[in-house]
Amino acid sequence: MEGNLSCASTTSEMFTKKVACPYLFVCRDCRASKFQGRFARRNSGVFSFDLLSSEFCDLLLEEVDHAQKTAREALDRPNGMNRYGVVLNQLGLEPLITVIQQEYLMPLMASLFPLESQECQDHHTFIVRYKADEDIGLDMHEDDSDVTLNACLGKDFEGATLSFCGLVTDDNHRKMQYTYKHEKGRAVIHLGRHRHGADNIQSGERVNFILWSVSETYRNSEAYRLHRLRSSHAETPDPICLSYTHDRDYTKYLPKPTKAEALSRGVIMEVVERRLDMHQRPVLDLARPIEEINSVPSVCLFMEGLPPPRQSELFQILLQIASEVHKDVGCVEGQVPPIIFFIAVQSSGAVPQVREMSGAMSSPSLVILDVDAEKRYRLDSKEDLDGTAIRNFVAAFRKGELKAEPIGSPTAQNEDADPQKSSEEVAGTSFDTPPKSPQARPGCTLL
Ligand SMILES: O=C(O)CCC(=O)C(=O)O
Ligand SMILES: [Fe+2]
Repeated sequence: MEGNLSCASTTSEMFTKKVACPYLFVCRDCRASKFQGRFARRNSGVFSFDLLSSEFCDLLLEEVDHAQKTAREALDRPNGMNRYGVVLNQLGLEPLITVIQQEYLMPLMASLFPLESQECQDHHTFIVRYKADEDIGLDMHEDDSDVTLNACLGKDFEGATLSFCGLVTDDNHRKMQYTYKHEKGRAVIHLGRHRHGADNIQSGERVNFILWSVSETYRNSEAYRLHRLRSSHAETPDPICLSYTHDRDYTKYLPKPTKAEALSRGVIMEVVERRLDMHQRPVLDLARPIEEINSVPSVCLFMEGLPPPRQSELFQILLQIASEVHKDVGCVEGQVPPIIFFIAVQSSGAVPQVREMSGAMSSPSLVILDVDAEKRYRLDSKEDLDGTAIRNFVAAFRKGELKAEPIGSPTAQNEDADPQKSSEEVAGTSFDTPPKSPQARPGCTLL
């Protein structure tokens, strides 16, 4: 790769001795103690500071422009949302970025976000770009990182501010906190689970360097599990904090954007289309559930391994019931109904995990899972599973007549036949054996 960032391949030692790249950082030592007074400490956990020298910004811009001109086809898009920009590892910059992360940012992250940056080793680093006729902004979202560093490289632009709402785990996560104005060389650092979005660019072009840090130690902790639970008791949202990709009630507050508008703000259309599609398809595939399975009571009909004619019969029954229920609850186009229906026909994708959470021990098996309330409702599997049984079970749930179990609670020993077998004659059983003693993990999320 041509370009001037030849120090990308330098070793960490050389780099930190500033032999090859003596002028990259304004912030040469990011330890928070040395930082006092140079931080703008924003509300609730978002900090900004001068990080990159103007020369570094220009060099990196040059490198990225060069790569985009010469190798555009070979470059991946930076993430599921931004369409323009590049993944910097693909330009051979991983060693440089690892040094930035480990030598410069780690001390800072450790003092600002000690839990989320423990032994932080991994990063995903990319460039994002906004300008007219490309991406003009970014829908509200959380990052797939534990800590995010976002530094502006330029160029000249108006607008394109970054708005922060709350942490997804907080009730106020759809309440506006403040708007950050990007400046060349200045970085903002925040938790990945902090809801944020880029406001539309008015003119010019903005290019930013984004480093997502991931800590395996944190991800394996109980704290991480709790941090993945979105608050569902949110206060009335501020419109700017709404996400067309993620909020199923978006159209209650704001008009539905056109497809072009949505795309230009990085909306993940696949997620939205699957949600909108529910009007045509009231029963969804549990192998690829929509993310609302974590927040909306979900009727799950497990029928892995059953002969296809029996699967088809049960599917038709569930389809009929789902259509009736959705009609009854006044399902509004563009919004997810207050109860969702899924079928599992094969043990693939999310099915094994949902089966484990559901405590479903046989096939067929019917469970209503309320992940948000950490509860599940199981149909006594000794009953024959037919239309009447399913309809009565769903009706009883809606009337609040069913007995709940906590998600993850052990299933009764005497309840079912051998969990390795289906309760019906199964030709060519293909589903995985459900675990014999499911882990107690109330409230775990699926996506
Ligand atoms: O444009 C920005 O400043 C933020 C970009 C962002 O949030 C992201 O790419 O995840
Ligand atoms: Fe982001």
